[in-house]
Amino acid sequence: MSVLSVNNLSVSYHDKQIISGLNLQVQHGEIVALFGASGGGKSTILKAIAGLLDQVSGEIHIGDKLVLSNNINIAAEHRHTGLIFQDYALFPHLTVAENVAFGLHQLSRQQQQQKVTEMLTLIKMQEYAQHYPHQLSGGQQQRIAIVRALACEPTILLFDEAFSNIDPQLRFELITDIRNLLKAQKISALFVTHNQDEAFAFCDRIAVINQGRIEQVDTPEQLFSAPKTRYIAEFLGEGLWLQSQIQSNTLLQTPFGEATYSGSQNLAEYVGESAMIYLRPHQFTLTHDPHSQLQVHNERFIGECYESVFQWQQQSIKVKSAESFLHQTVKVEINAKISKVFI
Ligand SMILES: Nc1ncnc2c1ncn2[C@@H]1O[C@H](COP(=O)(O)OP(=O)(O)OP(=O)(O)O)[C@@H](O)[C@H]1O
Repeated sequence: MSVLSVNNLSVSYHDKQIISGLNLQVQHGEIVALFGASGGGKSTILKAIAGLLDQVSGEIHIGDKLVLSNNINIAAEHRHTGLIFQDYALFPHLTVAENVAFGLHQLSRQQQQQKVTEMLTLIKMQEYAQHYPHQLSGGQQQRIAIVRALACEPTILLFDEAFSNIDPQLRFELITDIRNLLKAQKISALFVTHNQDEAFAFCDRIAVINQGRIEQVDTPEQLFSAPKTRYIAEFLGEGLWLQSQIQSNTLLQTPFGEATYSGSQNLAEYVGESAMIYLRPHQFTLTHDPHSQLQVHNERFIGECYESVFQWQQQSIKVKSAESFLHQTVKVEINAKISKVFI
């Protein structure tokens, strides 16, 4: 069941169209990212869903409620979304407990207290109830902002770059905790980010936004191994385009030997044709070969491995390996199954 359904959404600023004809679904309990380069329109889509923009058309359902159509435009405060921004947005003059209780005026005082305790227990911060925001770390403040939004029982949480102000060392701990919390409570979320690691760590599916359009919506694994477009392949990390020849439905001939194809496209009808493949540094294997013309001329140790660089046909090729190959001549092989070819 969809908790969020966006159909044919268009958004303009001062009559300049930024988003046109966008469709997106978020299922019950699902966490979806709007991920893409700066200026692509991610925040605009989120704000349109939240009801914060004027020049918007299309249809939006949140839960079973139609909040936007030709003749309906429900105000932001009646859309049952919980918004979480980068800057925590806690009220500085209110305690943690008062912040969490802020949207709960319809409840009795006792019910409010119960709800606050329940929310702070979820994030193991009961002992901070009487603290003020300035007495908390950035990560703690963001946890409070998230349970403050959750306390109002929104149909969906909308996160706008919500983790980018958190110290990187603590960020992934926070992301894991919040993901576990949302999964345990079966809460749906839409998460705007330009950070690939955050999108991959937090989300079930990722919508890649490029210039106001969705290029692909898929699981992180599918996006990474079978990007639909060259833009996505390159956007998800550096690599090398190699021209190869289709030998059979499962075999490609590349400049670095044979490679197995395991994607979903039937290549049988393209045998003999050439296709481009995109390989990332960890998908090559180097071995020392005294007879090879290829020599590693540059190398750096990056912690979990070495990054070795050699020249091939006027291109610098980067390979990640467990051992050092600096100044050695090397044989290069492809160690990965290819899931996507661009014909
Ligand atoms: N209030 C506004 N008035 C006019 N143009 C705007 C406004 N807000 C955003 N834009 C423009 O709309 C486009 C999309 O912006 P948006 O902030 O949605 O992108 P984004 O993908 O979220 O980028 P970022 O990651 O940098 O936040 C950009 O070209 C931006 O300059």
